[in-house]
Amino acid sequence: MTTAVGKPQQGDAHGNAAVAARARQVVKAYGTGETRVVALDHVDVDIVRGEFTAIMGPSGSGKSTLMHCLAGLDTVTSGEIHLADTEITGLKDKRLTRLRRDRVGFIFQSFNLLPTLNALENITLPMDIAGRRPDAAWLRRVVETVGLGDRLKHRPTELSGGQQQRVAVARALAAQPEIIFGDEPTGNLDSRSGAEVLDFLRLSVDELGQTIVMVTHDPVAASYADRVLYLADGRIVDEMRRPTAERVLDRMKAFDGRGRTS
Ligand SMILES: Nc1ncnc2c1ncn2[C@@H]1O[C@H](COP(=O)(O)OP(=O)(O)OP(=O)(O)O)[C@@H](O)[C@H]1O
Repeated sequence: MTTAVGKPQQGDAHGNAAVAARARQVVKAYGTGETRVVALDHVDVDIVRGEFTAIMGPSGSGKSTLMHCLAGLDTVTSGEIHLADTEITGLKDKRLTRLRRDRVGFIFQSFNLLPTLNALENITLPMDIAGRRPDAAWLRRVVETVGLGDRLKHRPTELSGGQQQRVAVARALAAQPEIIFGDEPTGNLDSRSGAEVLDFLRLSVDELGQTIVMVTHDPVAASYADRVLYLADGRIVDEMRRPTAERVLDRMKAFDGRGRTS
């Protein structure tokens, strides 16, 4: 398949991997005094451009909080978050909203498609609202990659859960965001539909050069990633490259309930 759409640059002239998002000494605390909860405890992380990163860890370890802070959906208590070269910590609401709209894509557990629009209309909706014209070659490529063929004219209720979530991923991809965040994107799907979506996410990284960060509890879902980050008690305690479901499961078993090695 030929296309005019190239992969984004993987690094600079010195071979350093380009960083899509960066957290430095990020602390996120909720509440005060005795009810204070430290959800993120001095987290440092680089999300590499063109990679698929999974975030894992026990319930309450800070996965969603980290994702929300990296995506500019939540403020930090201290520390810095950068999206490429832009420091987003400290941006005023209006600029942050615009930055999220123009540079970040989201995929949620519940697909959030509009029932009255067909699949293709759902894919282009955010760009229509933003008054942006989708790059035609890119949109064609995304639509080819989503692999829904003649179902693009179907409404969400006429699609399976896996197909609906693929539409939601295509919608996130259409605007060519620098980074896509997914919060348990396969959490509501059976294993076959989940595999469809994960295959598509993997393909969008390999073929379209997309950067993806996904929170998941599922070792099989994590095995589609290039890199798995493990959180425990608000800290990154481990990471794994080229994961397999078996290795991820073994690593999870080696941790006790709070994520520490037993
Ligand atoms: N709005 C909030 N107010 C108070 N505490 C919060 C708030 N949001 C999260 N927390 C706390 O911060 C910690 C981290 O929560 P977070 O949702 O990030 O964990 P998680 O790893 O995503 O959990 P899960 O896997 O259960 O979704 C938890 O102790 C949680 O109770």
